Amino acid sequence: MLSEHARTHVWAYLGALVLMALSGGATALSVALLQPIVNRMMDFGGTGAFKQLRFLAFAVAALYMLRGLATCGQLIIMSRTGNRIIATMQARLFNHVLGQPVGFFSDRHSSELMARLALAANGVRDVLQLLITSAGRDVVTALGLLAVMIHTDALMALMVITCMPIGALLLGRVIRRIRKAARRSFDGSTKIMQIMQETVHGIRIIKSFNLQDTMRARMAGSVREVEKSANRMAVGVAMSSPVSETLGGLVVALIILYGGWRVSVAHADPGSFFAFIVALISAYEPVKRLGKLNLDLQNGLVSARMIYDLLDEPLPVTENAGGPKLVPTVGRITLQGVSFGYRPETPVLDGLDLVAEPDQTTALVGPSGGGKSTIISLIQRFYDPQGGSISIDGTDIAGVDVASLRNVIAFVSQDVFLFQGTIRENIALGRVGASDEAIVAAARQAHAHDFIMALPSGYDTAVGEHGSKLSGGQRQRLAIARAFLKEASIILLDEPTAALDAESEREVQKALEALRVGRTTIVVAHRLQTIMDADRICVIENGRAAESGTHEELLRARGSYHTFFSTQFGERKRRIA
Ligand SMILES: Nc1ncnc2c1ncn2[C@@H]1O[C@H](COP(=O)(O)OP(=O)(O)OP(=O)(O)O)[C@@H](O)[C@H]1O
Repeated sequence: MLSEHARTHVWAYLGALVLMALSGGATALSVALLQPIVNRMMDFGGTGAFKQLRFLAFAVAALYMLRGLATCGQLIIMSRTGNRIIATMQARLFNHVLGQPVGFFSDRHSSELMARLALAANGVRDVLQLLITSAGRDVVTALGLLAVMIHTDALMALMVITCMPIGALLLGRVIRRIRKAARRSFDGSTKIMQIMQETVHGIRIIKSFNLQDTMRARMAGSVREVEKSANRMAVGVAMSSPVSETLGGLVVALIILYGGWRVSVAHADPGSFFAFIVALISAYEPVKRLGKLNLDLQNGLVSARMIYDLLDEPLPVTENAGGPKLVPTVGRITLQGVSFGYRPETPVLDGLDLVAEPDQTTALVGPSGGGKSTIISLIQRFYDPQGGSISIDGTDIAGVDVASLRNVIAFVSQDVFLFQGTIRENIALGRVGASDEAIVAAARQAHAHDFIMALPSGYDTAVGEHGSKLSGGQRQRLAIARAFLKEASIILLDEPTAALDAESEREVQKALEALRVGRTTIVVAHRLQTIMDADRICVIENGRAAESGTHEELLRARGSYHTFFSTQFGERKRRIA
């Protein structure tokens, strides 16, 4: 962290350090001036002494002004640099997360990533700020004041110095306690975000299953955990006060006894004693802060560690960015002996062979959990197969630039994802820089134009979070319009299982029929109509393509498809027959 940020902002930090040193030096000097000031006063030297005093008084005023200006400059530099660091860290973390493979996201809750992005970046700033401020302001001030003490009375200064390690030792124990509490507090905050997020997204389920009390109890538990951790941290920080105050008081008392004796009995000059005691009292705050530095650092360090944990996770090297580009000719997809499992001990696909011909629709059917959606993910290289190969027009997709592969594929997922924004913006995501005419044409092809025009603001209607203001069928058609706009030669379609009403389904089917023309389409099919419309059907069972052929061929064969079809659509099939 230091090497990265301190190096980038070296000039800003150096500037801040110089200003801090100036302010620390001004403090020490103004205290040192007390010695001649008090001695001039005690001299009773008439106008000559008063003239000197006047000069000294203005010198003190000038030093205070200098300290004020230096502090102002230093605060501005430190805040700006701190804000820069937060912005850089957030952008860097986001980039890193974006570059992670799809599996990374399955293993994490989104709120955990959000907490890291929102809270943890501050930790990096705080740690650096604390280190620099302590090194600059407090160390310089304390050293300057110590120099004043040594200059005025070396023996008394030695007495003060010997007390410091005792304080540091006593504070050490508190630190461990604070570190643990900071970690718990961070985890608790993440949990609070998670519960809030799930409540917003799952509000219908929560209400319909009367889960309000369950959610309330969950939130209360997490809120309580954060409160407890915050209290533990507060107690830790507070416990440092009696330790340092008592020790500080003892030192001041010792100095008063010894210094008082020196002035009153041994006739030492009172100015030195006065300057010493003010230097000691002024040094108290910076030294106390330095003693607590490790303690204050803990909270920031826990957060900073959260960011670096994530940033240190290596990015996959499988994206082949800058590698050879995929240039499909006809768009034939071939899967040869593909084996894959999300976890090595549970294989999902086991030597699967499959060919999706260009200008045809290949429907994947089979039992739930059989691996149909997994095939769609593998073709887009969301994951890499552990065995076998996937090629498009004879080119193995493992060797090509992933972006070029995804450029030729339009994916319409089972749960259509719409981004915050308008309908126009959502369709436009299909092709960056698409013209308005192209967007409207895509919407027409997707049978979405009419319903869009019937909305109050047409293409400028906001879709709501995740498209919550639109119906399922409308969302589907927007996703299809997006796919049209992409002009990809391969369509991968994960059909939603939830039945749309007959009217919506007809509209979606019409849109899909249009989309499929002249393209290679692989569809995870759940609807009877989609299956019957397909040119080829592939039954995915036990990690393999158990059977493939046309609907009639497969029914005649009376194999797995026949069984699957009879159990899934038996009732309707009889009706159709
Ligand atoms: N991200 C994941 N991590 C671990 N296992 C997963 C993951 N996604 C899917 N699986 C598992 O892989 C298997 C195949 O899942 P897949 O979604 O491909 O099935 P499917 O045939 O599409 O099912 P359905 O018809 O119900 O949509 C399932 O057993 C599932 O539990």
